[in-house]
Amino acid sequence: MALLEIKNLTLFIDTGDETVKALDKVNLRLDEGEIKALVGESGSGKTLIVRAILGAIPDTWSIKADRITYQGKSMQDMSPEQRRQIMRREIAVVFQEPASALDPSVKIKEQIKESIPDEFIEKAWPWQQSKQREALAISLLHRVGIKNHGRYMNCYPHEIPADVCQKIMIAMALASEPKILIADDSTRGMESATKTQILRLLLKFNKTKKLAILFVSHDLLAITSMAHSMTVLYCGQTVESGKVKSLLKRPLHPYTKALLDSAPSFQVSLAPKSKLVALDGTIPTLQHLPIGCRLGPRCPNARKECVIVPSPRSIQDHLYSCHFPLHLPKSAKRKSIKVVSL
Ligand SMILES: Nc1ncnc2c1ncn2[C@@H]1O[C@H](COP(=O)(O)OP(=O)(O)OP(=O)(O)O)[C@@H](O)[C@H]1O
Repeated sequence: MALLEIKNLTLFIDTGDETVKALDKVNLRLDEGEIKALVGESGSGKTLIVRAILGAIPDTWSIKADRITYQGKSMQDMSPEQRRQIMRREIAVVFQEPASALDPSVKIKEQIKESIPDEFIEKAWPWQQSKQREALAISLLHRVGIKNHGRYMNCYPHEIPADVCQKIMIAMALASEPKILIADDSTRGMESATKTQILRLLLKFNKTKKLAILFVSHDLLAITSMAHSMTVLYCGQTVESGKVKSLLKRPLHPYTKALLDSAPSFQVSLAPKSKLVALDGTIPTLQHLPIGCRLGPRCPNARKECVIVPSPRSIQDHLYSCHFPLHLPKSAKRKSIKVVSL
């Protein structure tokens, strides 16, 4: 059973003038202890998926999905209180901007203490409980590699460097010992040494605590170094999903190939100063979406069939949504390919 599963998630946004389909039948699966990368260029809908999981949907948005489940239980059928409980204890999120996610008017010490669930505190007098919380807060900071806790505990968020704030956010996210950590572009804009440190930290928790991680990013290099599997999103549609190794070796969707070709680190035979390959055009706005496969107007392989949205297909556990996939093994071409229902 998947730990988290999304099947055919469609999200509509009412912009005032019209209703746009920002996510179109998106599929995502996260297994226990798995690190999954959710990649796609800016505006592809990664954060919208995270918001749909969290249930943080404004009134002007609406969602339709065959399934959004956590440990097999439908999150859509849960009461707001049940969903809040899961988000408080089982699924933690670290956002892009740590400084804005922390409360600017409250000292770090108080914010970390607050993030510790009451169940972790033994029954005692309030002052004793406060001491217990403080000890746990310090041990959380140590676990994320902040050894000199005394330097930061009494600070406000704006007095602390961004990378330390990010580690504090991770410490707070881990306080409830969640099963899933969603890192929404949490290393964006960081210099590479800091980024490596944060990624190592997450990897450590994945290995030692079997923490499943949904790592949202457009930094392919960082993500592929640590993720087991990857889901690629283009303009609100999932285009390909599978083990990182097989996607890197044999991308089936033209968009995944273009994404990899546009990153110098994946171009082994790239001559110095040679141009990187990129798709023509830019990602369309939600107000001007093409019908069918949304990559159509930019896709080098597009044909008339692409005006129909391709169904997800699979070769073993490698899923793709494309009428004219690349690199299909001969055996798969000969046999009819099994259309999976995710
Ligand atoms: N509150 C909103 N109202 C209207 N449109 C929105 C809103 N939030 C997001 N969108 C639109 O939904 C689309 C997907 O946005 P989203 O933030 O999920 O992209 P993303 O892949 O996370 O991008 P980035 O990597 O830059 O964070 C974009 O076209 C964006 O303009």
